[in-house]
This record gives sequence, C-alpha cells and structure tokens, in this order.
Amino acid sequence: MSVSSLVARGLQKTFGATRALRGVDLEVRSGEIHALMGENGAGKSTLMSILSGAATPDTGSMELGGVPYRPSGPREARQAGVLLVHQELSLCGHMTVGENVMLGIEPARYGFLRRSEMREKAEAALKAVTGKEGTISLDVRAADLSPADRQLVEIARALAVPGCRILLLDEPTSSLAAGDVDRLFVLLRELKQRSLAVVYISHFLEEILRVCDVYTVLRDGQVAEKGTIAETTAKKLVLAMSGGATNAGTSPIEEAVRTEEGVTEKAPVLVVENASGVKKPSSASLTVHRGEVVGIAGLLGAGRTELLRMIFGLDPVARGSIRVASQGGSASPAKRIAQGVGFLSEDRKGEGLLLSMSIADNLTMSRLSGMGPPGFVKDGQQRNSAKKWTDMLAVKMRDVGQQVRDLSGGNQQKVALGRLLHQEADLFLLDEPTRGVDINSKTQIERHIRALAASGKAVLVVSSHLPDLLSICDRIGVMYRGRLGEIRPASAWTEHALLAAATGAEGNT
Ligand SMILES: Nc1ncnc2c1ncn2[C@@H]1O[C@H](COP(=O)(O)OP(=O)(O)OP(=O)(O)O)[C@@H](O)[C@H]1O
Repeated sequence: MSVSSLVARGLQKTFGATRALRGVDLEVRSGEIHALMGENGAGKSTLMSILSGAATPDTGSMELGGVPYRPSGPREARQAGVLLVHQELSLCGHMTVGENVMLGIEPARYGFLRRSEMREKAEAALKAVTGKEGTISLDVRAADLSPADRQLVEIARALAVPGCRILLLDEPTSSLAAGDVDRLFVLLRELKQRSLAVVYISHFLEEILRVCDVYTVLRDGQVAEKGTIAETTAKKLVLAMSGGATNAGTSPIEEAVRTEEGVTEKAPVLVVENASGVKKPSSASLTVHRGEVVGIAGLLGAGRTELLRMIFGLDPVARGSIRVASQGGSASPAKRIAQGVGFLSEDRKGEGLLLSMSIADNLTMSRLSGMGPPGFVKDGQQRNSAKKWTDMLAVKMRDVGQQVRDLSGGNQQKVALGRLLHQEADLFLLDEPTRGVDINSKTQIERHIRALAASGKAVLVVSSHLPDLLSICDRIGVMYRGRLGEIRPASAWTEHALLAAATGAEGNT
C-alpha cells in the first residue's frame, strides 16, 4: 500500500504583484504517479520549485516521510531524495554526458575520482532511461545533444542520485518522440515498483490518463480539483483546468486572419530538391505550396530540426537545392527573412526569445514599421500591437511591459510564436510550435496554423505529437535516419503508419 511521502500544506508564493500560489495543499505518496495539471501560468512550476528547494514559500509547511521538510536549496532537497527534472533543462553544456550525469555525486577515494566506477554508474543510469546501452554516448558534450537527448540525460542524472525517492518531472515528454515516451512510461512503472513517488506535469491528457494514478489540478494558484485517474475523464479534467471556459466557437485568432478569397492557384513557395546537410538530413525533397500545411514526422534525431534549420539558412546545404519564392542560391537567415520566411526554433531560450526584454519588445522586434514616424517606435503603438497578440494567444501576464523571463514556460512559447506571426511571413517553418502549451491554447494555435494556410500562407511544421500532425496538416512526410520519405496526403496516413515509417518498419529504408 502506498504511504504519504511528501505532504505540503497551505503553500503561498508571490512574485511582485503576481500571486503564483494561493494556499496549495498536496499529498504525494510513494509508489504513485501523481499528475499535476493546469493551464499555462496556473502555478505548477512554482510548486515544483518549492518542493525541490529552488524556491521558498512565503507561507505554508511541508513534511517528507513524516518529518518537517524545509530545504534551504536544491542541494539539500537532493540530499533528502527529492529530485527535479526541469522543463527548461539545466545541463552544463561544456561538460560531457557522463560528467553531467555524475555531477555532485562523483565516486572518489582518498580525494581521487574513481573514473571507471563513474563511467559504470553513468552508463547504468542512462541505460535505465534509454533502454539500451550506448544510445547516448557518455563522451559527447551536453551542448551538442538534441533537446530530446538532453531531457533523457537530465532524468538519468536524477535517478543516479543515491536515495532518490521523489522524482519531480516537469513536462518530461515535451521534447520526446513517441518511442521515447513509451520507454519513459516503462521506466516510470519500474520506479513505481521500487516505491518511488513521481510528480508528473504534462499538458498531454492522453499521457496522464495512461500513466498516472492520481491528479491535482491547479487553477490560478489554487487547487481546483483532485482525485484518482480511474474516476475521471479527459473532459472533466479539461473543465477543471479551465474553470468551465471552453474554446468552442470561432477563435479570435481565426477572425483576425483574413481569409484570402479564391486561393485557387497553389503556387509553390518552397521547393527542396535532393538536399542534404553536412551531417543531416542525408536526403530531402519536398514542395510546400501557398495555402497548405505540410508536416514532418519522425523520431528524435531523425533530422527534422536540421532540415528546418537548413531551409532557414542556419546550417549549410551540402548538396541539392533549396528555392524559396523561386529564388535559389546560398542563403543566410537574414536573406530568408527578407524572402518572407519565419522560423520558430524548438530551442526557444537559446534561439527564440530575449528573456531580459519585455513581452512587447519580443513580440514586435521582427517588424517595428508602422509603429511611429520612420526610425522611431511609439511606445503606445508598440504596446497596442503587442496586446493584440497576447490577447489572441491568451498569454497569462500582468502587462506587456513585463520581462519575458518572468512568464511561465508555456506563456514564453506563446510569445515566441506570436513574434513570428507578427513578422507576417509567407512561409512559416515551425519546429514543435505547441510544445509546453496548455490544451486550450494548443487548440487555438492549431486553428491559427490552419487559418494561416487559409489566408494563402505556406506552413512547414515539425511535431513529435502525431495526432497533432494528422489534425492540422494537408500532407505529411516522415524522416527516418536523415532521409525524408514520400510526402503523402494526411488522409493517407494513420498514427500507426506514421510510427511504422518513423521506425523504419515501413519501406522507408
Ligand atoms: N520568477 C518569477 N517572477 C515573476 N513572476 C513569476 C516568476 N515565476 C513565475 N511567475 C508567475 O507565476 C505564475 C505561475 O507560473 P508557473 O511557472 O508556476 O506556471 P505553470 O503552471 O508552471 O505554467 P506552464 O504550464 O506555462 O509552465 C505565472 O503568472 C508566472 O508569470
């Protein structure tokens, strides 16, 4: 039988004028996977920060294993066996995977590092997460890993800590492909058997229904509902998160995008012919026309992100050709932007947002024209313009003058997407556009992507979430080991067929 492991009572936390937590109770039991749910900005990450010692509550108390628990920092929480795997990853980029996994718990004797023991332990922790030895090399620098691999290394790092008894996972699957999600779930069930307690934040309802035992829904910093997964449904959970608000009817986003009448001529906007990059992709051919959404599926590391980066001019084209709006030749991101291409990176902090700048600056920096006399930006006009996007994308914030770094993860993602929409591109390259975004906002964003196509724009979208691709794309192609397979109408694919192609099980080799 499961026993209470970590109990929190009456937690409150305020950031300036924002009341992030307003008296939250939580009871986490060993041998249980506890879903922590809520819309973007509901207070989930703040609660995780308090549990993991990264933040102290203004008021409230906690107990761990029946004794008072007041960690003075993450180190103390770690020593007590409470480990957080961040939504925003925190590996040391210049260190190797092995060094990162063992950071702070390096085995030593008489002051000397025991390197072979260190490798063995790091390898064992990685194997537990990836399922196979050698999937991720111990000697690669963390900076050179894909976000998905970084996520797996982060989890391995938490599990390598001796005495780990509470694992806090903040959106662990947001950068994982389907196969890795399955592997993670196998691991979570193993951890349950070992009587660990897991707190699991995710915006994917199907994952929560599949793997979690109990749930707590936060809304506006308070517990809105809690219970067992067996006794609830997806619909009830969505209602609890939104407080009854649904996104039925026309979205404001759809209303704002002018549908171009009679886009009958489907001119190609992007033509990629037998193109390959220095390492990946090894071969890709595709055409994206005005008025259509083309999706790219594939497993992590298949080369999807590299394909988008190459099209945008961030990575060189080794062979073949890429033409945007009928113009070929070599390209830089600046040239692509001038050609009307907008790129949403999967790495929103590294490449997407300027965190110390305001929401208004971030949203409007790609197109400041029309916000005042030439060479000047009128504050009021810039704010109004930014406000239009934050309203449309339902960004939870105090004010558009607020720094982006103060927003919750999902709201930062909305700002990154809003900036691209403000740029008014003709061709949108979107890498994981709804990662970390709550379910209601996700539906809005997906509708917006469809509305962009209806207004004559071309969209190329990469997503690890196959149902999303099937619902928003006109045509889909699958990448397998760097090679892009045939682009087929979405109606010709099923989730199963996409997965089969992504794993090489269907003539894609
Ligand atoms: N360091 C900070 N400074 C100011 N405000 C903050 C800070 N951290 C969080 N907040 C605010 O606290 C509220 C709760 O944020 P939190 O990150 O806990 O939400 P969340 O439920 O984890 O959202 P998401 O699903 O987007 O990750 C938000 O309004 C956010 O803007």
